[in-house]
Amino acid sequence: MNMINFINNLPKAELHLHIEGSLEPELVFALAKRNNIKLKYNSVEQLKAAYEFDCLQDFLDIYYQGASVLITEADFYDLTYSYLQKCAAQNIRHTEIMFDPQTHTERGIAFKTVINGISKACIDAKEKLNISSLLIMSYLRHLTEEDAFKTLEESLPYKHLITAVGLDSSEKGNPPSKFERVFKASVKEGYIPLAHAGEEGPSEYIWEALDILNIKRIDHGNNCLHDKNLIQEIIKRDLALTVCPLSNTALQVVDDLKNHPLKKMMDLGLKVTVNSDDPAYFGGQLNQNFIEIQKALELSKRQLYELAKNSFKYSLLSNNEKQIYLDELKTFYSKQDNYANK
Ligand code: HPA
Ligand SMILES: [Zn+2]
Repeated sequence: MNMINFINNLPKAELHLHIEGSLEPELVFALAKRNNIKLKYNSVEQLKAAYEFDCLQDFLDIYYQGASVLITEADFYDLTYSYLQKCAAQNIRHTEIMFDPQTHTERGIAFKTVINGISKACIDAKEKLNISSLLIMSYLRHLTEEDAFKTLEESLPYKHLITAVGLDSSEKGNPPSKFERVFKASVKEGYIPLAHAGEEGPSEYIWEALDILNIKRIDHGNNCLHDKNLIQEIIKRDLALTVCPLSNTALQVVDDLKNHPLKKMMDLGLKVTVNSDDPAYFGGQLNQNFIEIQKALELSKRQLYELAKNSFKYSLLSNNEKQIYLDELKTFYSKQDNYANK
C-alpha cells in the first residue's frame, strides 16, 4: 500500500479540533445568506485570500469574524455534521471536539443553541457514520476568569453532554494561572481539565498548566522543548501533546514543516498525536496534516502507526472503548506487507 493510501486508511482519532475552525468559506457564505448577514467579503475567493497569518492573533481576529454567521441551532448542527462527514472520509473513528461558547454567547446566542446543535450532530454521526465523539468546552483566555465562571454556570444543565474543559485563544499575556479557580470549580463539576499551552507562550505556561490547572493533556506544547526538566515531567506524568503541524506553519510557530519538532518530540519519549486544529483556515484536514508531516520528516509507517495508537490511547474514552479502536488499528496494521520491520 502506498503511503497516501496507508494514511487515508489508517484508523485514527482527532484530539485537537476547534469546531468553529472547521467552518469552511463556502459554509460561511451559505450561512450568511440563510441568516441575512452582510459579509465584508464579496466572494469565497476574497475571503480565502484573507487567510494569511503572521501569528495566532492575526488568525483569531478572522476566526471570530467567521464564527459570527453561526446563529441558529441548525447552523451549529450543519457545521458539526459537515466536519463529521469529513471525519468519515478520512477514517477518523473518534473525535474530541472543542467548542468556544463565549464566542457565541458574547454575541447574544444562547448556550443552549450552541450545545444542542453540536451535540445533535454528534449523535447522528454515531448512528449514521459510526464515528464516536465527545465535547470539550473551551474558555477564552483573553476574557476574564469571571466570564469563564459564567460560562461554567451556563453549561451545568448540559453537563451530561460535555466531557472536558479547555483553554484557548490569545495565549501571550493570559497564563493558565489566571484561570486557577474556574478550573478547580470545573473539575469539581466532573469536567476533565485540558489547556492550550506553549504554542506561542513560554515553557513557564506549560508548567502552570501542569501544576496549577492539573491538565490531563497538553494542546500544542511545542515550547516544552526549551526546558529539559519540563520534558521529563511531561513524560513522568504520561501526558500527550496534541500537535498540529499545518497550524504551526500557518501561524508561524514553526517556519517550515521540515523543521517541525514532531519527530524530535517522539525521539525524546514524548507522547505525540497529530491534529488539524482549525482545518478550514490552515490548509488541510487531519489526513493532509499526516501526509505533509510524513513527507517533510520522512516518517515511517511504524511511526505513523505509533501516532495513530497515541490518538486512541490518549483520548478521553474509557479503557474498554479505547481497546476496541486499538484492536481495529492493530488489525489494519498487521495486514500491511511491511508489518514488524517498518
Ligand atoms: O490554535 C489555536 N490556539 C489558540 N486558540 C485557538 N482557537 C482556535 N484555534 C486556536
Ligand atoms: Zn487549538
